[in-house]
Amino acid sequence: MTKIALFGTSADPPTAAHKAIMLWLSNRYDSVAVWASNNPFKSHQTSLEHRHKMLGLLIGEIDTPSQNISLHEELSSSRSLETVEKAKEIWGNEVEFILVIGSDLVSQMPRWYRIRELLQEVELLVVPRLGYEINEGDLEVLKQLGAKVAIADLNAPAVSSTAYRENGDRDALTPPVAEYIYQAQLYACQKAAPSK
Ligand SMILES: Nc1ncnc2c1ncn2[C@@H]1O[C@H](COP(=O)(O)OP(=O)(O)OP(=O)(O)O)[C@@H](O)[C@H]1O
Ligand SMILES: O=C(O)c1ccc[n+]([C@@H]2O[C@H](COP(=O)([O-])O)[C@@H](O)[C@H]2O)c1
Repeated sequence: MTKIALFGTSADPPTAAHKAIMLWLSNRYDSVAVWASNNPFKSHQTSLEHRHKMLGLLIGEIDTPSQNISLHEELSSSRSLETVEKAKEIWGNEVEFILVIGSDLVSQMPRWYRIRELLQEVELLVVPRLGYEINEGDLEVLKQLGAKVAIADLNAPAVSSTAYRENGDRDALTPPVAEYIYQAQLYACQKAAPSK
């Protein structure tokens, strides 16, 4: 059966870690669908329109033979269950959806919108994240809610959007995204020209 990886991100801004995750997924799944969305547990600094543009640039940097990563703005929702309903409208029911999350979200996920229904619709793939060890107890809670969980064997760079927003961590960004931020004058505290 066709396997479609679903990877949603706040993308505020999208980072080198998101790029590494997308590349890894593209080598393992038939298609990788990516979108930017709001997260009901966070506030965001930049419009969804800018975040989608930056995500598009990041995807454009990834050179995969299969060219199977695509931006799907229409999947954007703060509720992943609604995203999956939209994905079913696009790809139908005869595909497998793999919902991709970093390990920082494992303990929070039981509080997501209609989580039992969501976990019926997807398989979960957890990407390990430095500083967020995957806790067996947290995984067990998800399994009790119906999750089918796999862990990705991927070491994504230990960067975060927060580290860029709050401390200007340039390692978090790729050059095209840094250039976009500079040109659009986003993230007011980070207005220095990007390093080439
Ligand atoms: N360095 C990373 N390693 C593993 N997973 C990551 C990493 N960065 C982001 N992710 C995962 O990618 C998805 C989107 O991440 P998100 O856009 O929230 O990035 P973030 O850096 O955590 O942002 P913020 O710092 O604003 O919370 C989430 O599932 C998150 O857990
Ligand atoms: O469905 C929910 O209740 C829910 C709660 C929090 C986060 N999500 C989704 O999880 C994805 C990753 O969120 P984030 O903020 O870590 O990038 C993104 O697509 C969010 O919309 C979904």
